[in-house]
Amino acid sequence: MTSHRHVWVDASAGVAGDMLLGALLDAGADPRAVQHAVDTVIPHAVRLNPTTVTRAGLRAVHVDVQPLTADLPQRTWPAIHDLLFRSDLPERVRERASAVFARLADTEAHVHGIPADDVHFHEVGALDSIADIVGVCAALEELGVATLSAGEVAVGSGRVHTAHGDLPVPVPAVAHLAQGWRVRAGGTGELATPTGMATIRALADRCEDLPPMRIDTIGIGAGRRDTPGRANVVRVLVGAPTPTAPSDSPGDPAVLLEANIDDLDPRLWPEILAALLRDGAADAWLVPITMKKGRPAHTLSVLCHPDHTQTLRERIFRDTSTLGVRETGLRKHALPRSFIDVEVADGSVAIKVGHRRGVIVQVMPEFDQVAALARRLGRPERQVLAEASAAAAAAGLVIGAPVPGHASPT
Ligand SMILES: O=C([S-])c1cc(C(=O)S)c[n+]([C@@H]2O[C@H](COP(=O)(O)O)[C@@H](O)[C@H]2O)c1
Ligand code: NI
Repeated sequence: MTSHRHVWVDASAGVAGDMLLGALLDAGADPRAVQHAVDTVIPHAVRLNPTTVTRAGLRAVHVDVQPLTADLPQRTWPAIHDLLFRSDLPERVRERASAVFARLADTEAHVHGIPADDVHFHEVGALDSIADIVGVCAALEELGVATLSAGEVAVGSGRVHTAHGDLPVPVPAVAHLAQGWRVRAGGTGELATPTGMATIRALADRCEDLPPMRIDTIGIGAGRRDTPGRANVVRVLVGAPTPTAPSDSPGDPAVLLEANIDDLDPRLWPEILAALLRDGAADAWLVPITMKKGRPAHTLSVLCHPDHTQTLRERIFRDTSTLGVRETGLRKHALPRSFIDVEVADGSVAIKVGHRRGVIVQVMPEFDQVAALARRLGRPERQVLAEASAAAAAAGLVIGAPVPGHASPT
């Protein structure tokens, strides 16, 4: 299936992992495919049971996550990362699920004052949270969703009982995740959970009211509670973005962290770069330099969203030998992009299509998928890459062509 759709999430009555999963199944994601993706990460551990329910008189889908095992281990963030990366999930599902967990780990680390690698997921790391997060990411893939945005989030008010004891609402994790997003109380009780809020913050590009779009399908997901007079549901509107008139966007805020380092064992660099990316860096790289006193050294550069600055700064101080980190505030202009699958020699490869004002300006096969397919077929990567590029061109994915699936701005 082509994958160029946009989802707008209406969290104006709150958001939780199971609500989002219910909404995406209601919007048409195949429950068997979603169950299969979850089984890929935690085999024979849970069964997803979607049922139709009513909430304050509105029909919605609730997903009950039924444990099939009594083994409910607490897992650290690196352990969950390993589970995800050892599994056979499609690349984008793995990346998205990992981004949500990274966001949760970053938040828990901040709230509890510990390093992200030491975060133990208990309430938010039990099997049902892995099922919710992997399930949501698999359902997005099933629906061919390339981009997400979400509106103002109702977080709730009052107090709630948790594994940390009695907490104010929004709970600390949700309050931390909500920085930079539009929120309001919207009612009593815990309306937004850490998993729901982290999913929005990790996967949605921006906070916006309903954008101009052609709506293909709508899904409504329910939590457990049924509050009279206020439907405890999240809605997803799935469709195609409508190009708007060109504007001079100011770009998105970003931070560049840098350090010049001349005394680190070079064998440590690959894992440091990988850990920085796991912790939420948009990119992390090394440039060879010659420092004062003629010493060969490296500049470590880490580009990130401002929300991740603190975690990444901590990581740099902890894992490298630097005595200082420079920080520069930037603005980043990223082209909107879609992923469109093309058939190539006994497999398929996602083509990343960068576009501007509804017109394709960049077409590139996802190289990890090319490499995986080449390995599976025992063929040279350059042949599979050439075939993927040819298949993309044959599918009309060429520079200057309109982006498939974009509604015209009439
Ligand atoms: O598991 C942890 S560490 C946890 C942290 C916090 C903080 O705000 S800190 C809150 N909670 C509560 O757990 C339940 C389940 O949350 P999900 O995101 O898994 O649905 C919820 O009441 C949270 O407020 C857990
Ligand atoms: Ni916590």
